[in-house]
Amino acid sequence: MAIVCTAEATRAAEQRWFDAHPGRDLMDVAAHAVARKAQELLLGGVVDEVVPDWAASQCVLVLVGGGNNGGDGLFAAAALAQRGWRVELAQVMGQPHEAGMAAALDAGCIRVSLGEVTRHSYDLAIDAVLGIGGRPGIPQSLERIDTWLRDRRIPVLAVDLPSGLDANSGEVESCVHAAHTITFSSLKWCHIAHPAARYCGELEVHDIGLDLVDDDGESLDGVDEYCDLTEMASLWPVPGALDDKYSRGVVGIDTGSERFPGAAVLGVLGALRTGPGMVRFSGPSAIMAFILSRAPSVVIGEGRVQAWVIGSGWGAHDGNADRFIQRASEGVPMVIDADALTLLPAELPNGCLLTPHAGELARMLRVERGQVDDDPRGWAVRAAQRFGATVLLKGSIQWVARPDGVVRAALPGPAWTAQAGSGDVLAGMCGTLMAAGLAADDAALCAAGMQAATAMSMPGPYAPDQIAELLPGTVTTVLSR
Ligand SMILES: NC(=O)C1=CN([C@@H]2O[C@H](COP(=O)(O)OP(=O)(O)OC[C@H]3O[C@@H](n4cnc5c(N)ncnc54)[C@H](O)[C@@H]3O)[C@@H](O)[C@H]2O)[C@@H](O)CC1
Repeated sequence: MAIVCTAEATRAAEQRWFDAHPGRDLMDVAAHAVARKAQELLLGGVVDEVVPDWAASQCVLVLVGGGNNGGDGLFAAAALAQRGWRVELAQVMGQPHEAGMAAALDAGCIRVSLGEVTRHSYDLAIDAVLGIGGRPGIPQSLERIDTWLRDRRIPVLAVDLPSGLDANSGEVESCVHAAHTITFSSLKWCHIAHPAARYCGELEVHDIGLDLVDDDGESLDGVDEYCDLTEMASLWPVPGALDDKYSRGVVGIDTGSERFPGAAVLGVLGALRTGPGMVRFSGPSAIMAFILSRAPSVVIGEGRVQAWVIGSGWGAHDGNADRFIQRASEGVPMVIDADALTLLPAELPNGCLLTPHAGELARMLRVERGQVDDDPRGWAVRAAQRFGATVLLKGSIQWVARPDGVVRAALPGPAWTAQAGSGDVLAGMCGTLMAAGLAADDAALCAAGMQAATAMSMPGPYAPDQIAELLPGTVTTVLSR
């Protein structure tokens, strides 16, 4: 279980800590973690209490901002100078944290102007300009230094997050390019959501002792769980020595129409590349030959399945409601996508998964699309409770909400997957995982996360069927981590 937090939740947790520990401070703990990480990077991975003499020949640049992030940087600078490193401080914006600057100067750090920075040479730069209090974007002066550091391949260690990122989203205006980021207590959205995540480099979370729960043990608002690669690997169904195609799971696909045969192909490809025992296609007979030409291992026609995928590419047809009811009557879990989402019968089989995007969810709930866009997590939870099924709300952050109120996020991916057909592939993937026995929420988290991880590994204009072709490679990589 991985945790991701908003800036507001972090501040609330910090306030709770201060209330419980009057007169004590957290900056010292954070700064020492930064200094220790810097030392590890400077000494090539070794963290030893005895710093070698040659460390004195290394120079660290600390870029300082006017808030507490700058304070972290200044106290870290002091700790590094005390241990023998030459440390230069460049104030990028605001007034320096007073006690932090005094400690750094006392320890022998040297102040340099922004103009001087590019005339010197450094082994490591620490970005302590903006943290969770930063508004998106950095001034041109910092952009210039960032470019200079990259040109000279001087690694940057960001404190909490690379300056310029918005802690709560994946959005990027301009920001520092970090090779490493050390953050405190838990990851923030910018560390995992794209494109911001690409600027964070290697991530380390340092526990500074904050509690992310309230007095009743409930998570603070803005603290969420997301399914990371480790959890995906532990959930992903791997066939055992005695498995056969039926025990691995047969996924039934009843999608597509003469008008939209491609949706059926994409669902079939998503299902096949996720590792089912068998994919059975029971959609319109007019498109069966087309399906077979793209996926010869698919079994055509009716028969037993452990999960159905329905709705993608159905289009508007009078027979859709009957088609839905026929599949629902079989009593196996269903992935209900696209055109089937507005035809939900009063009762669904246990363990179903609804896979709307924001527009579809708004139509299902008869609310404005903007309301869903403003609070996707909240509306996913409401929809799951209202329809009595798990909801995977597609979008930049993909929320998976269960009818019992539990909600988690899937590993986010780049926006390259925001294209027609991605949802069809995703529905097929979910179907295979549910046919293999995963609960609807775990299936949704694994499928959405694996599709995201695949797009992340090859960011570019890959069509949904190409992403589907790349899935097995991603699964192999994730499982062998
Ligand atoms: N909240 C916590 O739990 C802890 C926070 N700590 C540190 O404190 C940081 C947060 O400190 P602050 O709240 O002081 O926030 P920051 O240090 O991130 O920045 C706030 C200051 O920068 C200015 N500013 C923000 N965006 C700007 C922009 N784009 N251009 C110019 N000026 C801008 C603000 O007006 C404000 O003066 C964390 O990121 C972390 O490094 C740690 O010391 C330990 C614990």
